Amino acid sequence: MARDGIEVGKLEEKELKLSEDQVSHLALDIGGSLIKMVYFSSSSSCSSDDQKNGFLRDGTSTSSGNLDYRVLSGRLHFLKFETSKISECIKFISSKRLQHYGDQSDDAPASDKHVVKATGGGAFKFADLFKEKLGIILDKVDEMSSLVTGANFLLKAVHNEAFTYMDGVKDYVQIDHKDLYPYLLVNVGSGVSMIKVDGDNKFERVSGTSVGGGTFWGLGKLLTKCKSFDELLELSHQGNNRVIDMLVGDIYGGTGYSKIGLPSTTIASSFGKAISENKELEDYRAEDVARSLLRMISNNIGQIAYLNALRFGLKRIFFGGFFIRGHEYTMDTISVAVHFWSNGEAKALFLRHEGFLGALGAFMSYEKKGFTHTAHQFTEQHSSVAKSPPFCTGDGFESSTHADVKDNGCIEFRVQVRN
Ligand SMILES: Nc1ncnc2c1ncn2[C@@H]1O[C@H](COP(=O)(O)OP(=O)(O)OP(=O)(O)O)[C@@H](O)[C@H]1O
Ligand SMILES: CC(C)(CO)[C@@H](O)C(=O)NCCC(=O)O
Repeated sequence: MARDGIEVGKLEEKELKLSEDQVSHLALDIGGSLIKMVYFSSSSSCSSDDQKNGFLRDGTSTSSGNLDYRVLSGRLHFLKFETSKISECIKFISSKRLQHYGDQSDDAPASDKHVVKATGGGAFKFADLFKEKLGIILDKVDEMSSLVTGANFLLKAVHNEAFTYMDGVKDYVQIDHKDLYPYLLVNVGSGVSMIKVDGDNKFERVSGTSVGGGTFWGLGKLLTKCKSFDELLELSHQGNNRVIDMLVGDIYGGTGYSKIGLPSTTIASSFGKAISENKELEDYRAEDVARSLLRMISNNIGQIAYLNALRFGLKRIFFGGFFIRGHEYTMDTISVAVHFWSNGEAKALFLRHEGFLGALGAFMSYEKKGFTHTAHQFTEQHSSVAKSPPFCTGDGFESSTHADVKDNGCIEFRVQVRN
């Protein structure tokens, strides 16, 4: 399945046509590499049926007989576009009339309907462009805060959101809401941010590294001539990193350095073999280069993440950002790095909606009558989440084995909205 952002846009089209008039609350995360878009479409807005069905059973107001809440059944839609092709994103928004879907609360002033929550550096960089082309005013939401809000929402509200991946085995992890904090959130976008999360809106960005997804894609493009990120990722599947990486065994004459715990197969120096071999770049297979590069960057991120977890005594490290792409080798390399350096004490966890944390966080920041409250209700009462929480194979979620996987990139749920 194509993973390109525009393809996802196309996949979503059908969905959008069906519910065009009920779309609301568009939010954007405009990053260095990708633009992420989230919007809500309500398939129905009801109270009595759902009340009968027990969906409001936990609502304090409703249980006292005073119907302060109504239930919105709907979907969160996820799309992404390459930032370098921002005009395609603008075209998409325009063709679907999404620019009218800022704050859709009944009591929001008309002017707010064109105010769209946006996070990421592009919310600053492209503010004028969005105003000029779409008449949208981007209401900037802090990037780190959005990442944390998005991650907390997913971890509390969405069943089977987090999983471990090691040695080809994927295990979903049930998160105990009362035992979620503290954790380290590592967002691997173009660059990498490492955030210690202590609660809702309680966080500190404790570290970061410029060696991230942009490095993999940028260097990979130069070294392999690949035309797309997916091509580079695909290529790495077929490669063998040992052709280019210098292993401990290469240095120690075939044996390991057991005294300090280094087997002969451990990479001593990424790309190190290129020093001694009298070869040009063209003499190496592009797939081997792609493999070494992916391994080098993933391993480095895993190691730095662990060191930061160690600094603060954190046992759980959640990795998000679109560099991950649910890609097995990437996740495996990160997991092995965390496992190795922590002697098995710390765990790398991945998120099914990995790249959408910031966009979800921006979405949650619609305040009037809205989704902050809704998200709260939703998380507090996630027993009322639609029975088949859902996901999302459309883009990056292919590795899911969930029985209710959908192919349109949506989360289905019911939310309570304050009247
Ligand atoms: N289709 C794609 N095109 C480009 N990069 C992709 C694609 N899919 C995944 N990636 C990877 O995802 C990274 C971007 O991830 P993400 O969208 O989370 O970050 P960002 O918001 O663009 O960056 P930052 O937060 O640093 O501004 C890219 O640098 C690349 O490694
Ligand atoms: C600059 C941001 C926050 C933009 O998303 C990101 O790309 C990042 O965290 N880069 C790493 C910067 C550093 O801490 O070295």
